[in-house]
Amino acid sequence: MHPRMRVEMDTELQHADAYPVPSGITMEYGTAGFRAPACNLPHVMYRMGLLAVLRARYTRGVIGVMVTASHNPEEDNGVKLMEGLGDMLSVSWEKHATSLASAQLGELRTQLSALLRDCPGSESSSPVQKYHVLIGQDTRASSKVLAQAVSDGVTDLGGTFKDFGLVTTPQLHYLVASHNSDGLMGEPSLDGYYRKLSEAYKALMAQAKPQPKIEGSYPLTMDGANGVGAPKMVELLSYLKSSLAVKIINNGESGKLNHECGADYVKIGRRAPKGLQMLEGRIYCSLDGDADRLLYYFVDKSGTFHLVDGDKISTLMAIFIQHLLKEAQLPFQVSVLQTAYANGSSTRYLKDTLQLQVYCLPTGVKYLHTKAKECDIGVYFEANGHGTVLFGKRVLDKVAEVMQDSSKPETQRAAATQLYHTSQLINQAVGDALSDLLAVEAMLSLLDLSLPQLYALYTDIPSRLLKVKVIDRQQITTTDAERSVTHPEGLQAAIEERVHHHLQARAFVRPSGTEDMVRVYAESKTQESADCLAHEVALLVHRLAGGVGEEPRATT
Ligand SMILES: CC(=O)N[C@H]1[C@@H](OP(=O)(O)O)O[C@H](CO)[C@@H](O)[C@@H]1O
Ligand SMILES: [Mg+2]
Repeated sequence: MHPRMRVEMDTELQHADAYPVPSGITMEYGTAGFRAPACNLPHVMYRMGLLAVLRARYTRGVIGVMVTASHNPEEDNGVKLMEGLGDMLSVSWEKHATSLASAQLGELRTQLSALLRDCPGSESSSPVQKYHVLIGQDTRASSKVLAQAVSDGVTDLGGTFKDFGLVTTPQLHYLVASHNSDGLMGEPSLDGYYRKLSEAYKALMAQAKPQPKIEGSYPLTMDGANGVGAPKMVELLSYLKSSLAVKIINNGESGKLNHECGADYVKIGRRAPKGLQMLEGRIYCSLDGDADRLLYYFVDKSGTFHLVDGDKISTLMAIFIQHLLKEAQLPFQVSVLQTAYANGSSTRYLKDTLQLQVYCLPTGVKYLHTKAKECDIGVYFEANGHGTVLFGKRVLDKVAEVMQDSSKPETQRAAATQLYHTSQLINQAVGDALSDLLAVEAMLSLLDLSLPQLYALYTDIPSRLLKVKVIDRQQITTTDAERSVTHPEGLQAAIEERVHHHLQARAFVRPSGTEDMVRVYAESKTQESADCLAHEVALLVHRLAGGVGEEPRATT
């Protein structure tokens, strides 16, 4: 056995001294791991390197460590861990991540020993384990040094790692999944990722009607948020050759990451990235800084901006799959998983018009992904554009059976074949903007549906999202998938009383898992009424839940 394979009280942590905990800094492993100003993170990264080795030994598989702060400003950074078939770090280990992240130098060994005691098996590796940890990073200036801190942590516990350098977050999820499934999910390399996606896309598009080409122009323009998604899209396009043309803007060559561009900017402001002159008849989309969110948009004749958000993308995917299941005569259920932020119109359309099973879950992909795994086919998207479609094994087995059954009619087999390619195209590990982009393009073509037609399937109820700063946001607790407040007392009744004053309205509040804020969401019949309700609820939060500073002002 390697001399440092065992972690005991006397394990030498060679690099620990280089990563002291800055005074006054404590952090919690939240909805998307740790996020903070980059200068406050080296010690967290080193400790997550240590934790990843223990988790890798415990699970007998590789763990992914992604250095990114997604759509946050360039000055921030963050880290999230992934495992198994690309899933987020198990919720049961989040508490270990939180306590280790703040462990002072003197406490580190004690904490590691306690973890070993509580999680037997984490002290030694599986004999076949090639790597314990796969590391990836986004394009932030701070990412390189922080990724180095992760690898210092890994080697200090005698672990091995492979650093993939610049990758999108979903690419690292894919790499973890493919390593841990012995290649069943695809070849464990970026080349394997691009081949899998491009082959599935080309196979699907082989059945689509050829689109009219506009000479010298691109039907699709992609805003890369000046992040890692832009260079990775260039790589993907080289595999797709002439089967997809995309013009990439905000590719990171000059602009600042997520600054006045990217999916978050577009979603919150319901406007185009700065500097983009939109033309009628063209299609646009935006990624976020680590390329796990995707939104589409266009302008109509009058120049009005229209957003096709995560709710509408999930509607498209559900329609497409429901249609193929019918053609293939496969009696499986499509379920759509949403959070409370999904627009009420989308929920109604999915339930009443498409007759689909719809679930509402707490915010955070980990909840949606876990539920989706229980479904035959689980389509999940957050309104902000993060999502994917999971196909259950039972479904895939049946799809394969129909595809190969020459006694079945050609249309039935063709539909099963398309379902198979769709399952290969859509990232099964996590929401992936690049994979979702190809899926949206293929589905629109195959359904012969334009983006404005998708947009017009239902009309969004006007909504407003606000933030309120309070002394301690954890004092606010919620139930019913975060749609109802249980504490502080009186807040829920006061919100309901306000909601009754507005037509077709709903509102809820919850503490953010990624920012020190309470989020307020309201929907109502008119934009004016939604804005007014959101403001009224924000005032209630400020008054009843310990608001900091001045009372929130009306937004209009
Ligand atoms: C309203 C909203 O968009 N919330 C986002 C945001 O979470 P909060 O817990 O609301 O801060 O960041 C999460 C991670 O990216 C994402 O999963 C979630 O959808
Ligand atoms: Mg992201």
